[in-house]
Amino acid sequence: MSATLSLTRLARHHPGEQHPALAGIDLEVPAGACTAILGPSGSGKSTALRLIAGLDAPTGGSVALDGVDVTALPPERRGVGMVFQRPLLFPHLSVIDNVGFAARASGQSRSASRSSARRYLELVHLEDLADRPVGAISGGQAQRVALARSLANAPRVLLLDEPFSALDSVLREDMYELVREIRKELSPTIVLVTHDRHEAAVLADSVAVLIDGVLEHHSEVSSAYTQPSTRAVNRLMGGINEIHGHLERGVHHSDLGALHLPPDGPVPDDGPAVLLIRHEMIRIVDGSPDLPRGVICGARPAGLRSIADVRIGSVMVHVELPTGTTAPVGTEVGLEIPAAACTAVTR
Ligand SMILES: Nc1ncnc2c1ncn2[C@@H]1O[C@H](COP(=O)(O)OP(=O)(O)OP(=O)(O)O)[C@@H](O)[C@H]1O
Repeated sequence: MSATLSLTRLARHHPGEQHPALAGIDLEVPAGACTAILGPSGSGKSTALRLIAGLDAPTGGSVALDGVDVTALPPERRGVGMVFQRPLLFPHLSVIDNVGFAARASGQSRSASRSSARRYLELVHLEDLADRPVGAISGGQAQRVALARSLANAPRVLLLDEPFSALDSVLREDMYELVREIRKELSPTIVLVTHDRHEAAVLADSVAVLIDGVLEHHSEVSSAYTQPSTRAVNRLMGGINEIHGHLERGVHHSDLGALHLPPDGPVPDDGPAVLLIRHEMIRIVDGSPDLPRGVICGARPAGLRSIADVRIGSVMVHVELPTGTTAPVGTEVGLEIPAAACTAVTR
């Protein structure tokens, strides 16, 4: 049974350190939902997971499951499971006995623990390897065993600490599919720590961004792309357009002209503000004198597509071009910039 996870002003300040590893964060993950914690190295992601799991004690704040404070409970009494970057399996046990380990340790017979473990091995599509020693399986399979072992404890919250980062990209996509199946089948509440916005986008319902121990952003995935709270969040979400200017009553003024912010989005106070524009949502067009006009001064490949650099006055706008289109340097073009591609931030 999954639980709603609530972190309230959760903090960890290591003795002797100038800055806290986690500076008092508030975060709620509804029962059955998946939140990805994204952030640069050292931003406090693993610290947050360790505090939720009870592997480390906070210096402030609390962790609650379904409204019940579990901050003082030891890890084994929280109903929280954790999967790490490395599978950390018991090397002397077979695949199925790794998965059934907790049941066996709690006093179940070998056959009872194996029969419940088999269900979880089926869930991760490893039933055929049940009797193999774990030394004779691949890294991807070992990570599936670690996932099955964690699920076999019926966690109310499942914590995934960069569990796929050591796998190659094909295996990683397989694991994403597996996590989607597990969510459909068991609906655990999941907190996934990752460096990878693609991973966050394909697996999670919401994205929480930690920068230097501070939760700078939490929203559903699509708004993390289009309405990041700060420039640092924008960059982590792959945003490449930052236009300095001035905000006046929801309209941003710069060499790009006057651009309206979306009426349903956040609007900072009037004053200096940086306009963030998603490059994938800008269209290069020929006509319309009303649109901002500029000159293409460079282009670079980005997979199937390419990114064109368009200079308008003192401003450079980066635009993702549709597959198969080119942007000859020196061409004068207009830019169609939908309000939904824009947000303004003050830091
Ligand atoms: N035991 C400790 N004593 C002192 N400082 C610590 C300790 N553990 C972590 N830190 C510091 O806390 C900060 C956050 O570390 P944490 O491991 O949570 O970051 P992270 O975002 O998970 O990083 P990465 O992505 O590299 O794993 C870092 O500055 C780290 O050096």
